Amino acid sequence: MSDRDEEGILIGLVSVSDRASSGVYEDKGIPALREWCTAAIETPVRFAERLIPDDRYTIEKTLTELVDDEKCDLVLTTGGTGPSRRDVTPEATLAVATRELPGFGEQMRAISLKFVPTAILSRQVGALREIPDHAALIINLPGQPKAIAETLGGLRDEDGKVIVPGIFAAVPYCIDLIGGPWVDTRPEVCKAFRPKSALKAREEALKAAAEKAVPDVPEKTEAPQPPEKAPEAETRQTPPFVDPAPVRIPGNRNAVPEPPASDLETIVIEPSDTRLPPPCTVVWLGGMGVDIHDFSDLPSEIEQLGGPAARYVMVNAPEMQLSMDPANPLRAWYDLPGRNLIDYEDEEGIRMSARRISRLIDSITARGMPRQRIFLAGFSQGGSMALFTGLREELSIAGIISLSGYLPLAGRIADEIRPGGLATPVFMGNGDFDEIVPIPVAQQSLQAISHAGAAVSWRDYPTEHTLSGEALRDTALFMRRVLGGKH
Ligand SMILES: Nc1ncnc2c1ncn2[C@@H]1O[C@H](COP(=O)(O)OP(=O)(O)OP(=O)(O)O)[C@@H](O)[C@H]1O
Ligand SMILES: Nc1nc2c(c(=O)[nH]1)N[C@H]1C(S)=C(S)[C@@H](COP(=O)(O)O)O[C@H]1N2
Repeated sequence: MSDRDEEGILIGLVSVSDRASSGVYEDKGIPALREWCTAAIETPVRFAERLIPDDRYTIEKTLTELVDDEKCDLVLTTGGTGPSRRDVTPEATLAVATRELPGFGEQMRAISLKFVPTAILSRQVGALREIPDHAALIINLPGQPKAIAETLGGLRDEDGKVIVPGIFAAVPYCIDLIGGPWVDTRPEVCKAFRPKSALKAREEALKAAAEKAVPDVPEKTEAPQPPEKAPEAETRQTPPFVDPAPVRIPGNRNAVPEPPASDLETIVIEPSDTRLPPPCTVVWLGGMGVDIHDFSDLPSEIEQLGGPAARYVMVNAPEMQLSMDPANPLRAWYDLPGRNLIDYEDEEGIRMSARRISRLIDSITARGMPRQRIFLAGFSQGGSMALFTGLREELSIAGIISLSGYLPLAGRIADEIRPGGLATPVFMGNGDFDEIVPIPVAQQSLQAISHAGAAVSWRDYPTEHTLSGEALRDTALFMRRVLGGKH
């Protein structure tokens, strides 16, 4: 038995209810979750509990904290899965998830339909959140306190025979597979199912551990012992995010000059392990007035936060004269001639920069990286150019990422979006207190992009105009999600 097995499973219990969290009524969600789990789980179990309102940002933050900081193995939410406007638990769950497990939602609706016809109104999901050193299963349950036992435990007839198995029957094996502790259940409450091979491997692991713990009484004269056997592989499988190669070469992050490929100034930062070709390339566009050399730590930060081991082509904006201070040329993708970002826009400058960036993507493709594995990303004006350029590409790329950016010439996108833009997933992350790209401007961009038909996901953070750790973490997860969790 490993230390993790001895500590037992850590379960996050989250009750999402406007009224219970504001004291209008007493919360029955967490007590019902705790009671059911305590009755059902035989192995050690610990809980981390949160009562929060139906607010998407709070739900996402709570889920990431429970998984990333508290290291919960399983998070059960209750409430906020229905069709009311305030019901956003599934959206928040998917926003922080790396992969969905659709079977959980399907089975819960099937079970609930045996109890109430309104079961189909619940949009509940099951999903994994995987970070480099940990993973958790997150499951949404409906808000009705009685629905908790119904969906987790299923339906039995009068003799106690299971008619429809509850979803918890599949949870212990799922926890095994994502690297969590071994969980045994009490069959009278919920009979967990594991394939025979998993049970056998567990039995052998326990036997080996017991033999190691109680060694045979040593003989006085002993033949030389064979070298001690490495502990049996436990039934718990590989941890999440297996890197393409088993050993990493640290510190191999020297910026090397990009061979001339376009007229833009670039530096290339290779992933820390250079033995395998990188699975994708991120074209990272610098912002206004910054030198991309100052951001050379960014790729490793994103990789450490769970991003793929990508090659980064960091691109400096060209130097230009700006209306605001013509005497001092500055790095910028376009001029800002108006009183604010959008009342008067430098259309010519924006379009010229987009052409240069598009040519750079072509040159990367020409050197062997498929477009489906190229991300176009950037911060501030760089993010804005990523949106403007990526949405106008004829052929799709892996994804577009704009942090603290907005869409220039937003009114034109519906007419100018190209098939590639329509097929490319977009992520926008903006600060609520950003004074340079105010949140209403970013939200108008979001609306314009989504009305134009592109698939855009959005997050806002309680920050100013800055590259926050949370935004980088979401960037890492977006890339993983888009690549399909393969890297
Ligand atoms: N945490 C809770 N504690 C007690 N009862 C709850 C809780 N959550 C929901 N309920 C009950 O289940 C019903 C349906 O749940 P639902 O999640 O749709 O709540 P709601 O109408 O969105 O309101 P709220 O989010 O304020 O709980 C509620 O009207 C309430 O009677
Ligand atoms: N087992 C079970 N599932 C259920 C219910 C229930 O009472 N029991 N209520 C349904 C109803 S009425 C709604 S609106 C949805 C969404 O509930 P939520 O918004 O409280 O999450 O869950 C459905 N699923």
